[in-house]
Amino acid sequence: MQTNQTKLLDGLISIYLKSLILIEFGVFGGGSWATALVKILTDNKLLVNWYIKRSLQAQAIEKTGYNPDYLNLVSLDTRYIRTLSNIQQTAQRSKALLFAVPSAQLPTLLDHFESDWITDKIVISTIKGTVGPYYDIPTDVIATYFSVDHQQQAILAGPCHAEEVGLGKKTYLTIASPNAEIQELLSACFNTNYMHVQSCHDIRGVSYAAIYKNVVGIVCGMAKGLRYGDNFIAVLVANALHEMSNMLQSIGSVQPILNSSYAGDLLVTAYSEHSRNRTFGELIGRGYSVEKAKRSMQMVAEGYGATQGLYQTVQQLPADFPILQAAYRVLFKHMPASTEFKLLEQKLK
Ligand SMILES: NC(=O)C1=CN([C@@H]2O[C@H](COP(=O)(O)OP(=O)(O)OC[C@H]3O[C@@H](n4cnc5c(N)ncnc54)[C@H](OP(=O)(O)O)[C@@H]3O)[C@@H](O)[C@H]2O)C=CC1
Ligand SMILES: O=C(CO)COP(=O)(O)O
Repeated sequence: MQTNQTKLLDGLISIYLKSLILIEFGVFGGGSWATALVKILTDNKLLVNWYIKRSLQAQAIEKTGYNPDYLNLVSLDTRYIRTLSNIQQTAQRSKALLFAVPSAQLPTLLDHFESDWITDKIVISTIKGTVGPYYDIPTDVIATYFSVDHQQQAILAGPCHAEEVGLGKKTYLTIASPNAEIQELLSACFNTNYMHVQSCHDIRGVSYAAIYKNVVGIVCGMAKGLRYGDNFIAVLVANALHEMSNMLQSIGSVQPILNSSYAGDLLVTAYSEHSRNRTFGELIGRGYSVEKAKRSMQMVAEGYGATQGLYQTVQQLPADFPILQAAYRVLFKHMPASTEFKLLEQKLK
């Protein structure tokens, strides 16, 4: 005899399976994170319409099953991939639209969309940066462009270096959305033996945490470049967690941050050799100019723009943000990193 609870569970599972069979993803962006996400979806036998702006790159993926320009050792199952160079077709063929471009390029991409291509879709942002002259979070920008509120949206976050995900190394992905149905559906789509998916409602808090952690990655890189040791970097990270907590509280997020969605992503960016933000910061710490450091990076370091965005955002807040302020002065006010770190030393606890 089935209890009401098991009947409900069976019902939910069957809704899941039905939606899984029908859902096609439209992925926008052909970089390292898009490639890793396409791998997850296609490992789960989900169809991906993949918009890649350079046709030669798209053709190479279709032909070889490898992205020649990003994560080029990761094998992709082309039976489930349709590469497209047309944004409209990609959007219209897909139920869920996933944005995986750098934050600076999001407006250019969105300019090519019509609102009615997006009204009945699930919109997912994987972008960990602020957008545009008002330093908005990506989901707010998408909401403004298309009059879709957060109920129709989700973000993907958590400690997820594409290089490791692409190799099938285990991690924990956070799906944040105020919409419980979207949470459940996306959890099923992204869950694999190497990807443990968890969900929460705090789309705004997780967004800000994911953006702020990139600034911390840069500052930890600077510390390394300046030859500070592991002890000092641990002090820096402990203070950064405090700063993150203050920032989230002031934007109304009251979730505990000591889990993978918030602190976990900060820690991996602070310590991982894969982190582009940390690499960028290390170059600055070693004496590179901002321009030279940017030129020497092949992939995006979102924390650079985010430093300016978050710096402006916290101006109105009562708390002090010494780590963010130090990053801002080095990256945007030409303060030598060594001088700024000497000042920062006085402020850390
Ligand atoms: N890499 C990672 O481990 C993770 C990254 N993220 C976030 O994902 C976002 C993307 O990062 P990532 O993939 O690493 O970046 P990459 O630098 O690896 O790649 C960026 C991609 O976006 C493409 N692109 C740029 N402009 C446009 C446009 N207007 N239309 C379509 N495509 C465009 C680029 O094309 P082209 O090559 O032609 O320039 C490139 O394929 C960032 O916000 C990042 O913080 C989140 C979690 C993990
Ligand atoms: O967001 C990321 C890991 O979760 C990627 O960080 P980087 O952009 O610094 O490589």
